[in-house]
Amino acid sequence: MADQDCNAASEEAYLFDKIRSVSDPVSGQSLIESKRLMAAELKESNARFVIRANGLTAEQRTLLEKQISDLLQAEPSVAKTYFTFVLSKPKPKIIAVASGKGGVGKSTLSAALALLLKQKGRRVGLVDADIYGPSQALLMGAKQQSVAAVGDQLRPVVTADGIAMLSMGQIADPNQAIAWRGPKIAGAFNQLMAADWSECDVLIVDLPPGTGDIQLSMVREHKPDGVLIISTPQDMALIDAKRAVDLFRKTETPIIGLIENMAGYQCPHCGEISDPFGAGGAELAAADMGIDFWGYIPLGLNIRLAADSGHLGDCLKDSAEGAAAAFSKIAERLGVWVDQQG
Ligand SMILES: Nc1ncnc2c1ncn2[C@@H]1O[C@H](COP(=O)(O)OP(=O)(O)OP(=O)(O)O)[C@@H](O)[C@H]1O
Repeated sequence: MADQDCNAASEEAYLFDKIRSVSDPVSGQSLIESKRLMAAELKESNARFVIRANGLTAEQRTLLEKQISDLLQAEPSVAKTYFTFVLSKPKPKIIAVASGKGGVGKSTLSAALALLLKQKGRRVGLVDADIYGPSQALLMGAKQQSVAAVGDQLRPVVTADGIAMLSMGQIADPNQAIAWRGPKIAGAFNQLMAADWSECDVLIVDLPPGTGDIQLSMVREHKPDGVLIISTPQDMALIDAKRAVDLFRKTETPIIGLIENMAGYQCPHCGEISDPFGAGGAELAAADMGIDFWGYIPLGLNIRLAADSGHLGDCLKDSAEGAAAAFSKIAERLGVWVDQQG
């Protein structure tokens, strides 16, 4: 740290210490614990405080100014005290969608949840964190929408369904392989996450399969509020799903639940239901691991066709039965879960 930075840090620590006894009028915690006090500096005997104004009434602001000024009055190094109140941008609830294995329906589930939550009136963002194999631009019918930036910060694209989204599929040339090593991949992911998502209440993050660099960046740097795990019922997929659960448990990331996809297929000719990937495996695995089971999604030809043509939203509106109804039930439950997080 340069000398100048050292001085600024110690001045800030000095000021923080002097006003330690002042409580946040909203939470009752100290201003530092509640992160109400954002910054402080002492220059030429002028103390300046930057305070987060969210949730404060005009009277509470005045009271805070008075409490802090009174405490600093006796300090010989402080002649005047100044305050700046700023409104910090709200942060959406971050829901990661993960699986161990690829091809089990993680991107379809992420897109369906984004669309259904939006249809229920929420402000939804969607990050396609599958940097090597992005599919959300296709799923959301947003392949032609290019991404703009303000300075270094990317601006989410708003799809025809009203979802704010970012995907490498809108940034990289679709005919060129993305052959990056771990740190560069994590950097690209972090840039997607660092876009301005403050207009969203919920941010769905479609993770790539596995337990690699992006999953680690996700849990360490972006701390999702919860993760939904999806698997097909067969052992091969469930073994990898258990690895994903283990990673999220070790990093203390809340696991919302496990979903079984591609559970049962109804023959369009004779109506007979068959189970090409087995049935019930994910429910048993969820019970075994002590996590909530969030339901079955059957195979639906309409889902596959709508997803491939970027019309998943329309297909989900007709949600009386089959896969669309199953997605709808999960989205409903997720809405309740989000509200319970406060
Ligand atoms: N319930 C379902 N019914 C019919 N088709 C489905 C269903 N779920 C997913 N699919 C189809 O299965 C294929 C794989 O799904 P998807 O791309 O969502 O998987 P993924 O886990 O995200 O794969 P990857 O990790 O490789 O990106 C897609 O063609 C999708 O349309």
